[in-house]
Order: sequence, then C-alpha cells, then structure tokens
Amino acid sequence: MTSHTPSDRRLELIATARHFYQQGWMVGTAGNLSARLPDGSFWITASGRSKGELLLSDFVRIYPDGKEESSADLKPSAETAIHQVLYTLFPQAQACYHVHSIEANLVSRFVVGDSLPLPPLEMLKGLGIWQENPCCVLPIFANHLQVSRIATEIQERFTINLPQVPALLIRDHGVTVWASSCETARNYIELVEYIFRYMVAARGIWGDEGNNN
Ligand SMILES: CSC[C@@H](O)[C@@H](O)C(=O)COP(=O)(O)O
Ligand SMILES: [Zn+2]
Repeated sequence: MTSHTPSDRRLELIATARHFYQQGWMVGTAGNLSARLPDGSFWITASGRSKGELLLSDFVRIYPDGKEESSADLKPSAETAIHQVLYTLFPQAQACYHVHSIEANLVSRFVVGDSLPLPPLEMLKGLGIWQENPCCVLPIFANHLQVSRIATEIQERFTINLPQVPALLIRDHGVTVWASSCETARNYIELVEYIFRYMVAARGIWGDEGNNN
C-alpha cells in the first residue's frame, strides 16, 4: 500500500503567490493568502513579505483560539482578522486569498454604494452563478485604516445577507475570495480579475452604460 504524506499547504500558497505576483496582483508585499489545516488552524502569509518570493518560513499558523506559531518571531498578515471572520462565517472554506489589482481599484469606484453590479458574463458560472442573464452584485466594503473595523463590517453584513458570490471587494484596496480548496480559490481570483478587466475595458468602449445588464 502506498502511503501519502499530506503535502504542506504552504508550498501551494508560495506557488500561487508567485503566480499572482507575475500577474501584477501581488506587487511588492501586497496581498495575503491563507489555507486551513484539518485541525481548524490556518497558515497565513507573514506581514510585509515580498509575495513573489515567499519561503516556507514566511508563514504564521493561527489556531482557533487565536494562538500564533511561526518559525521566527513573525507577525501574521495585517489582514488576518478578515481571514478569521471569513473562516468563521463559511465553515466549508479551506482557503482565503486577497490580492491588489489596478482593475479591482478602478471598478470599486464605478459605484458610490456598497454593491457592485457585475456584467452577466458566462464567467460567473465559475463563481457558482448558474442563471441566464444573471443580476449579480459583488459586496463592497470601505477601506478603514483599522482592519478590525473592516472585519467587523464584513461579519455584520454577511450575517444578515449572504453574498451571491464567494468574494468581496474593499474599495481602493483589492478583492478577497474564499473557497473549499486552494485550487478553487485560485480559480476564483482569476475569474473575478477577468470580470474586473472586462468591466474596465467595457467602460472604455461604451462609457457608463458599458456594464449594464
Ligand atoms: C503594499 S501595502 C498592502 C498592505 O497594507 C495590505 O493591504 C496587504 O494586502 C498586505 O499586508 P500584509 O500585512 O503583508 O498581509
Ligand atoms: Zn490588502
């Protein structure tokens, strides 16, 4: 019988961060990635690390009781509270990815309110929307300096209204997705970023009307 050692999820996070860095979505130290472990803890990128060249030692393990563990005395991502809130709200989530793209920042200013209507693209099926000509919105949150305030607002809003897609946008900041596997979270980031690129291009061609259903 072949025995399998479960692969270290940090390796997948390192490869994904490098890929996102190459797309221009994790420039410098921007963004953070986390993945859950069977005991309910999760690995998250340490704060302020260059996301294009992460090492196994650039992660902090966060336990359900809040205890932190890392090889050196590292600080976890400044946005850990957002990951914690999402893992609590969505127990099936096994990975939570946050990136900063130019397009995400542009589309976050396409509306003044807290919901961004998404164009009815086929790509929405990849985010779980199986409807013809869907009316789908992405929740937008304000980018408070105090990250705990963003996390509280996410918790309050999603406790009352579940989002249609497993993603949220922080205005002038970037997108965060959560998914039942690392691979799916990576796909979700690629899909939402495709939709954002489309929305920016559509506005350039058709103006304000470009993204209407
Ligand atoms: C390039 S500064 C970006 C940070 O302020 C933050 O938004 C971010 O995504 C990365 O913070 P980090 O603490 O490294 O996880
Ligand atoms: Zn960020």
